[in-house]
Amino acid sequence: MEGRGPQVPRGAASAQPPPNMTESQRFDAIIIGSGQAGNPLAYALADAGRRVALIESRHLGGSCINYGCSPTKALLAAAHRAHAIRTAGALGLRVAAPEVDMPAVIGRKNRLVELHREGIRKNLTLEHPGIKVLHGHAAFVGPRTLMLTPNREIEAQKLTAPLIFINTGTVAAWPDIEGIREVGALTNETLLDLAELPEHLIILGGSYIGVEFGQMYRRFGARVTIVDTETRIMSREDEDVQLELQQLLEAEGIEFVLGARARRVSRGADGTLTLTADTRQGERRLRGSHLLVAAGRQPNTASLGLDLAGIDTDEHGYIRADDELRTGVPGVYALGDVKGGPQFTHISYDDYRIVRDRLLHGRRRRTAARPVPYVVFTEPQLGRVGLSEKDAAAQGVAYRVGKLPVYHIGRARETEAPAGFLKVLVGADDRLLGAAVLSEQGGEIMSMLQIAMAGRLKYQQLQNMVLAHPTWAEALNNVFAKLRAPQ
Ligand SMILES: Cc1cc2nc3c(=O)[nH]c(=O)nc-3n(C[C@H](O)[C@H](O)[C@H](O)COP(=O)(O)OP(=O)(O)OC[C@H]3O[C@@H](n4cnc5c(N)ncnc54)[C@H](O)[C@@H]3O)c2cc1C
Ligand SMILES: NC(=O)c1ccc[n+]([C@@H]2O[C@H](COP(=O)([O-])OP(=O)(O)OC[C@H]3O[C@@H](n4cnc5c(N)ncnc54)[C@H](O)[C@@H]3O)[C@@H](O)[C@H]2O)c1
Repeated sequence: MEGRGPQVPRGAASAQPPPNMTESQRFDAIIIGSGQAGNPLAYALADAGRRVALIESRHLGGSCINYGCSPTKALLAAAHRAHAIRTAGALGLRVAAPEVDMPAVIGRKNRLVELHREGIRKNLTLEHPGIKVLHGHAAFVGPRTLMLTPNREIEAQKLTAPLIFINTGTVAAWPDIEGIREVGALTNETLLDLAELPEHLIILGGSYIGVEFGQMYRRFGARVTIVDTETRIMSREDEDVQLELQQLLEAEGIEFVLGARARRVSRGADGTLTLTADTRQGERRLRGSHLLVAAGRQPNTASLGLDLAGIDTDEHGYIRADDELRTGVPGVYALGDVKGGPQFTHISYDDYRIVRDRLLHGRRRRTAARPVPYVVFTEPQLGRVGLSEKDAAAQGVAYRVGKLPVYHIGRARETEAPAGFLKVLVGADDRLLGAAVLSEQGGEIMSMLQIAMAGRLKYQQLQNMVLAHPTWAEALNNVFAKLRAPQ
């Protein structure tokens, strides 16, 4: 694989520009998509003296900033605070029930998104004169040539570069359900701008997006029903994690209709939506006011002209790239969600690091060797890293498992946050294989375990480490006392 992509020196352009192209349309590198890999890569290449074009068809910052991580976590913060106020009685406080002002909640979220977008705009344009930001849709017309159709009424133009980086991300996938396109169903993008509180939100899909939005809207005061074709939510997780999270959400009043195949959606004259689904108990008709489609993603590759460049995709349209992110076409790389695999901001960002190190620092690293931590930002959070029990069994890895209910942690009792459990998997060499932390601060606790894994600590070192009292971290002393063979 060595040398599949050119490592182009500063200012050099190996591809011959097509006839009739001016010098200004040639760049050292072109990045398609202002996502979590595209922006930092543009900064790094420009800092190294390269002439870079960054093409974005919508908002700078991509999904995470505009329709994903940041806006959802901003709204979740409001929802979780509303819940904390509602449940403050448990700590001996008498407070009035919170009134959720949806336009104000959405307005705060919008201001945060604007702030992020503006920061990226300034960084790309003012602070990096070597980057030319072009607003429009890019599509390949040859292996290293793109046609840019600008958003404004100016002529399309051809751009060429010896290095092209595809960071075009994904959008919500629409399941094949009769009527779904006609009833005004919402996606993560449109729900984020809804300035009214749904009376009853039906959510198709009980995974990351479904559970985060589900708990958010329940805590804002909507009735919420989550429908999934699988018989358990969060299908990648171990069964104990799935069931505990489902029970916690049910305790807040969220209804689940699982193992359900939705067939049809319609909207009545009074505006009520009806979702008809086949379940094990027979046909169910769910009536609601709003429908959110959170049933997976599809890559933004259909209109990229990949066939004209000879770039391969899999059967779902994701770009095939090797574990150094090279497509089959020399000089063309695919980064972030568009290449398939785990879809997280930190993974896309690490894709940037892999490409940067290879092209600018001559250092090679592969996607296969990296950890894939993630956090589901429900309350309690689910922090995950390394192997689950399911993974260990599938890979034939021997392990012991330790499980500690959160209510055993002093901090949890003091702060009235006793829900969930910590689960750790330990290998034959006494080192951590993975962890699932369903707990208040679950993401932070998981990250401590991830650092211990990276440092190759043995579990006894964590079990006997002096940790400050009373912190959530003290759970790391106690969970390993529970180690046993898996059942
Ligand atoms: C609701 C939601 C919540 C999420 N929450 C989290 C979270 O908490 N933590 C986490 O780690 N991940 C989260 N994710 C996932 C995360 O947003 C993505 O993994 C991350 O944004 C990586 O995206 P990317 O770099 O692949 O590209 P993106 O950020 O998707 O950017 C791609 C860009 O390319 C542009 N583009 C596409 N086609 C073209 C074209 N032909 N020409 C020009 N431009 C084009 C698009 O307009 C877009 O701006 C969430 C996702 C969603 C939907
Ligand atoms: N906190 C986070 O890190 C975070 C938050 C949100 C999203 N994300 C990322 O976004 C990506 C997309 O998330 P997602 O939850 O949309 O997708 P997903 O692929 O994780 O889950 C889709 C769910 O929809 C269900 N489904 C599919 N078709 C259905 C149908 N017709 N009817 C009912 N259910 C159906 C599936 O069984 C599955 O449970 C994830 O891969 C994740 O990495 C991350």
